This record gives sequence, C-alpha cells and structure tokens, in this order.
Amino acid sequence: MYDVITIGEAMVTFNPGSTGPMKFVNTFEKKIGGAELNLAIGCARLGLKAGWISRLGNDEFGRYIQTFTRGEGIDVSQVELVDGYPTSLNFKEIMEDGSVRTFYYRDKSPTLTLTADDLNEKYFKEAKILHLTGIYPAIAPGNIAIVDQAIALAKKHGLKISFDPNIRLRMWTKDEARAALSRILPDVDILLAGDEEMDIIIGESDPKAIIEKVKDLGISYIAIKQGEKGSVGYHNGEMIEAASVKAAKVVDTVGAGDGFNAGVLYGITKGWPLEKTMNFANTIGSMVVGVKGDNEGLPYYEDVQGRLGEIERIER
Ligand SMILES: O=C(O)C(=O)C[C@H](O)[C@H](O)COP(=O)(O)O
Repeated sequence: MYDVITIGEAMVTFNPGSTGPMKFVNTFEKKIGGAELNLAIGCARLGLKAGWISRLGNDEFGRYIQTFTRGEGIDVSQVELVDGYPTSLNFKEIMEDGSVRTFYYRDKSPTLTLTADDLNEKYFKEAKILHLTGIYPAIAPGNIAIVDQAIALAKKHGLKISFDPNIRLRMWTKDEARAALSRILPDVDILLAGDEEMDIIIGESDPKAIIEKVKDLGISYIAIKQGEKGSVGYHNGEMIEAASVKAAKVVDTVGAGDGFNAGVLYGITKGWPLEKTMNFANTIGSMVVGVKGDNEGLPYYEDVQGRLGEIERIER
C-alpha cells in the first residue's frame, strides 16, 4: 500500500556555481528537480511509501533521474523512458539576496506522451493519497484530461486528493492558471498552497479569508504557506497560525514548499494534531532552504526530530 502517489515531470536541474545573472555563470552543478518528485522524495525520506507516475526521455538524463528516484526508495514502476522526447532541463539563477529565477527547457516534455489510459487503476487502488500540482497541467493543455482521470480514479478508490497549485507564471498566464486550477479545487481534500497563489485562483491572499472560502468547497485540510511569515493550518473547525522556523542560513529557497507539503502529508498519515503537523512542516521547509538543490535538503525523520530537540543529535 502506498501512502502517497503523485504524477508529474522531473527535470535535470542545473544549480549555478556562483550567484548573479545567469548569463555570467560559468559553472553549473547537475541536480534533479520537479515539484511532484520532490514531494515524493520528502515523503520517502520521512518514512512514507511513495510512488511516482511519470515519463522521462530515453537518454542519459532520463536514466539518471530514474536511478536517483529508485535510490530514494520511491516506486518507479509507473515511470517509462520514451524515445523522441528529451528529458527536460531547468537552469537556476540565484542572486546574492537569495532570490531565484528558473529557465526551463521543457517544451518537448516526455510527459506529453502520457495519456489518461496509461493511468493504472490497480496502482490507485493501492494508495491512500494522490498528490497533484498545478505544474503538470501547465505543461500542456492536454494534461488536464489526465488530471481529471487521476481524480476520477482517486475518488473511485477512496484516495484523499492533495493539491498544491505551484503556479509557475513562466509556463502559463494567470488567467489560464485560474481557469484550470479553480476547476480542480472542489475535488481537493488537502490543499497545500501559497498565499499569493490563492490570490491568483480565488482573489484572496489573507489566509483566514482563503480558508473561509475554500472550506465551503468541501476541502477538509488546508495549509496556507506564507514563506518567512510561517503558515496557517485548518482542519475540523480548528485554525492554527504556525510561526516560521528560522533557517540557520538561506542558500536556495527552491523546494521548501514541497518539503513543507511532505511534512503535512506525514502528519496527516500519522493522525497527528494540526499544531504538531504545522510545526513539523514549517521545520522541514526551514531545513530545505539551507542546502543547495531542490531536494537535497529534504530531511530524514530523525533529522527533523533532532532539529526540534526531540532527540539528542550525536555528532561523533
Ligand atoms: O518549477 C518547476 O516546474 C519545478 O518543478 C522545479 C522545482 O523543483 C519545484 O518547483 C520546487 O517547488 P517549491 O517547493 O514550490 O519551491
């Protein structure tokens, strides 16, 4: 039984060897990124059983991502390497103040070859949570039909649907994002969203106003991410404002949201109280930003316990 399954694209991600405008960066480090895969890695490192549905290019980069993912203990039985579609790339620019821009090379994404019929019903039957993001439907309008089929299978087999809008305005316009993602919201059980993203989708950025609006859609678990301002969680009539956890050092903010999401899904899976779950998720977010790369900073469960002072950290 899988705790979490997810559908999405992963890219070979090139992290800059120096800060500043990308055109002057001469060295890059080869890493891996992709919101849904990051989430699966975060869950797997915490000890959950995760599966990833995807397509990669039948090339060296595709093999690299597949091997890495398998090595993280994630099920890759629903991942195929396809000919004629090169594995997508993402180059990152990191400025001195920590701000990030990304430059995608993903127009011919291997995930374009995935069809609704490829979704294996048996796989959904064996899972508890389906995690979706707004990145996958942004890759191509046709992906919306695949998301619809995934939601239908999840509903048929009683999975909870977890959703992070992950709005990437390099991939579509605000209007396109609003139209596609507001359609998904009524099917969602667990919403993990940034305050600014919800402003685009429902025209509200204040967490309490967002919660008021979306709980009426039947979303039972809501976590609104506000970066350095912390997060606000809602479940069963209870609302918690969880203060952010100060990061020792911020070197790369990309991936923090996915780490946070993994923390919330872990808390939900374990039946933890809302407050414990939100603090746990905020702690993971703060750990991710201290490490270069989109998923290298995702902690193991005992790393979070160490950071929370729940266990003694033995250095040597
Ligand atoms: O941009 C994309 O399309 C990607 O999937 C690359 C990144 O790995 C995630 O976007 C990280 O997501 P955050 O955790 O929200 O920072």
